[in-house]
Amino acid sequence: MTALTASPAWQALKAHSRSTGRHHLRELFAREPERFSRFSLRLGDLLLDYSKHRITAETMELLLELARSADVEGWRDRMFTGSKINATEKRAVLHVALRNRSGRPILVDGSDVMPSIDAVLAKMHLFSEQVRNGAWRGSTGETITDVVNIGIGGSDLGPVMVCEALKPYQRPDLRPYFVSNVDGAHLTHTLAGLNPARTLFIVASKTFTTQETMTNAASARGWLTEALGEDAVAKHFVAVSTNAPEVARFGIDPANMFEFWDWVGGRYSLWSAVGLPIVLAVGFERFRELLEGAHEMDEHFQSAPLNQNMPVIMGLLGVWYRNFLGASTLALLPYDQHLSRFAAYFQQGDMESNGKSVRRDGNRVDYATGPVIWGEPGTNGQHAFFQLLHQGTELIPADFLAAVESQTPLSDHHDKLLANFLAQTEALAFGKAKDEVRDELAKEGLSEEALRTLMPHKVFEGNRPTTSLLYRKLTPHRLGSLIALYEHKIFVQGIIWEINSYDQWGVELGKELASRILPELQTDATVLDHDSSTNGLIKYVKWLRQGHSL
Ligand SMILES: O=P(O)(O)OC[C@H]1O[C@](O)(CO)[C@@H](O)[C@@H]1O
Repeated sequence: MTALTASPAWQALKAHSRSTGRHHLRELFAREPERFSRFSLRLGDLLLDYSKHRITAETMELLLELARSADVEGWRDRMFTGSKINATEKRAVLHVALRNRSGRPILVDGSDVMPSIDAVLAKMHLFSEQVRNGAWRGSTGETITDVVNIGIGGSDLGPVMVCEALKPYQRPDLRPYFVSNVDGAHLTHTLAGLNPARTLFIVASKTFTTQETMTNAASARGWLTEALGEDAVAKHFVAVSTNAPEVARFGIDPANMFEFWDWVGGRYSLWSAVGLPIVLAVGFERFRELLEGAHEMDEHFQSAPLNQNMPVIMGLLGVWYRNFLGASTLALLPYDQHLSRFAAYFQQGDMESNGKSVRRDGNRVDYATGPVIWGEPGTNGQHAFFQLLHQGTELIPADFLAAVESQTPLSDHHDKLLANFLAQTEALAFGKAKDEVRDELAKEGLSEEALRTLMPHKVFEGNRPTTSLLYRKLTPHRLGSLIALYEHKIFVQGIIWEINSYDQWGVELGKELASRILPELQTDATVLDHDSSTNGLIKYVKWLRQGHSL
């Protein structure tokens, strides 16, 4: 046993899970009519309702004890003050500095990082104004109408998700596009309708060495220079990176580089210059509001007592299901078409952060860590995978998110959307008991035999836990606070699991092997130095390429 699983807090939760964890939500609500007020929190117009979880006051007390014994508050303070909590990479973890609106300095290695953050923000502001008001011209003197961000993972998913979320704030005459996949189809289809003279490329890569991004960037450069010549690059390419020498080697003027720093993790970087496509799409003021919303959540996370702290509560609920009730996934279900990429974004945010099996001390965990994150917007999910949520054999906790006011009102669409949101969380929690089903079927006049056969299929066990996040409107401010909420939830869980949420060594092996296999694919020589499956697959690729037919 590790010290964590042997700890009194862990053991107490284990014992508790055998009793309370098995109680039905119907029973819990019947026993405690005031559950909603007891188990909900507010921050401005953001409401977090966690009453539809398999918890009691005692469960929460035990979970809070686990957080205290893991020293979540101490680690949180170390993160906010620039300690190198990413020990395997010897780096501070300071995405919170990027949205620090408090005026307080934040020190890394004794120097305040705020002046450089403010300088890059000022540069982004100026540049975005120039592009948006037409002062920045392409090489032929035309204004920019299309911005193509080339990046992948953290250098793509955040801006994609936020640009989609803030679509109502975008201007129709400056359109953002995103190319991430090294599959040539992505770049080809994106560029198909674009005019090189009016297109601006942002090459976003923390390292500026990522194969997919550099390949797409080189092809995009070829597309541009073929149409406009080499000199056009200066007016049509900018870079976002921590790696100035590589940016210069690619041929982008360092004056057109927007810097960020190694203490910004890729999947936490949308607040940095990686957010440039967002700034271009919605304007700097909206981006500032996004930062302010995140800062509001940062302040809440730092100052609210643990039992009223949204990220702490959400993190603990995740630990409860993952480690004590056996859930292995978490569904993120925004009832908001604008949040259609929210689950995809936090797939990286959560799974790259907490998909670890080695503890900070180098020993293996003897407990489960990060869950599989997945999801789609409602109501679409209802007509796809909700059957399994309602009646499948897996326990799948789910987060429901919705705005009370639509950004794009259309007759009674939004009421219908909200009605579905409310209905689903109610149905998942309380289900439909045998007696109810029997009464309904009896009213239909079914024979006793037919009734017996059909009844089990129509019963909804319920007891499926959900969190509801409701807010007035999906403004940039509210979006910022929601993203920060999930970031800090991931942090809390990483601390409890004693893992480093800020490295990602697990992605390296595949990259190494891909660069070894690439030249093997590009020669005719027979490849024999892999396992028989990989050798066989490589051979088959070559065989089909040589024009053999089946
Ligand atoms: O911004 P970069 O350096 O191109 O990296 C892109 C992504 O690749 C990863 O390193 C994973 O392969 C992510 O952590 C990162 O967000």
